[in-house]
Amino acid sequence: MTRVAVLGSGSWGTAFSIVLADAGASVSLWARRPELSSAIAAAGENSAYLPGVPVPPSVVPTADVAEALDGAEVVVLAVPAQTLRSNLEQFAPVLPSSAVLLSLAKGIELHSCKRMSEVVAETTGAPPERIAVLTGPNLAREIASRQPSASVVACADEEVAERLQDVVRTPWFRPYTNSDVVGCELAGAIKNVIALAVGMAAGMGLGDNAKASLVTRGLAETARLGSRLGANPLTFAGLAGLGDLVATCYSPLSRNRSIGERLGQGAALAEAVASLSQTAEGVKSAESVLELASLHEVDMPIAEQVVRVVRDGASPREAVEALMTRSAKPEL
Ligand SMILES: NC(=O)c1ccc[n+]([C@@H]2O[C@H](COP(=O)([O-])OP(=O)(O)OC[C@H]3O[C@@H](n4cnc5c(N)ncnc54)[C@H](O)[C@@H]3O)[C@@H](O)[C@H]2O)c1
Ligand SMILES: O=P(O)(O)OC[C@H](O)CO
Repeated sequence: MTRVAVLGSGSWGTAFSIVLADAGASVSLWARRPELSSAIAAAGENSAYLPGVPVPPSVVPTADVAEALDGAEVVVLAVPAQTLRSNLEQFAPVLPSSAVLLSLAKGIELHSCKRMSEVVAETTGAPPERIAVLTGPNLAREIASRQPSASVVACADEEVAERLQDVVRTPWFRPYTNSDVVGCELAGAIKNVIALAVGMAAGMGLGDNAKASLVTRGLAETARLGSRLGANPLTFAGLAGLGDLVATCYSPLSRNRSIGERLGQGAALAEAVASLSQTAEGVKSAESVLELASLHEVDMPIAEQVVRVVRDGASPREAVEALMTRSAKPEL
């Protein structure tokens, strides 16, 4: 039985601990706040993030990170992208030296513009064969309800990816392997930015043509940056790319899409973010994505307009106008 520590007891950390338990792993689930781990232990559910979803008794909640990590062969990182670095710096003294570190976060670090696997490598010194990423169309609430879903486990070392595939596979959660860590991480982070744009379009009452145009051109700009950074272009047509983009842009369960929708209806950013009280990575990653694109001289007009709205206070209507009046271009 594989011993797995899940660090982060939000929606995805909790839902993923259910996947792991169903797959037969022994799971400890760490929460930063002791009151949250006590509440999960007492109620047998995480009512703050996934009310009504039983957490199996084989998942052991704890607020003691050393206890969570004791003997862990796989460490799942389910904290927000912008706190991962400080979390890992805090965990470092008790991280098992041979454990595989599996990142679930879909974001790009602000200012450094680093992907999560780069943050993991920098803070822990782990080599690429000990760092992996799980991504794909995986809305936590659906996964926690054991609705069928496919996913991707990416690692530079294919044998490690295959081992993780076995550790997380259930009859309702189907992971594929991929060795393109760069492409998988970029796809996961950028789809949140595009979902903000699609949400804005929905909130403004724009039609399906507008939304489909944003999804398609959003994928084009994601692939353009990915190719420049050495990703496999085919990754963007797969689960990490198109799959997650569609799930996030069209699901009312997506936090990024929901925030975009509120912005499109005229809410201020602070109001839209406060109404959610959960992580919506695209709000901060939009800026990092745009900075990364600009460092590599890649044109990302949708990300640029999302930044104009969430950082600079432009209205969604001004953003649409700016996109529609750009100079004419070939599609490919
Ligand atoms: N929820 C989903 O459907 C889903 C699916 C796939 C990937 N993800 C990704 O997983 C990551 C985690 O998201 P989530 O959905 O679980 O978010 P969430 O908002 O539901 O939970 C985040 C958790 O992190 C904790 N947290 C906040 N600040 C922290 C800090 N400084 N140190 C440690 N913990 C802190 C919160 O208390 C909470 O328990 C994100 O990158 C997200 O994009 C989410
Ligand atoms: O709720 P969101 O917008 O963070 O999206 C959740 C997942 O990433 C969907 O795969």
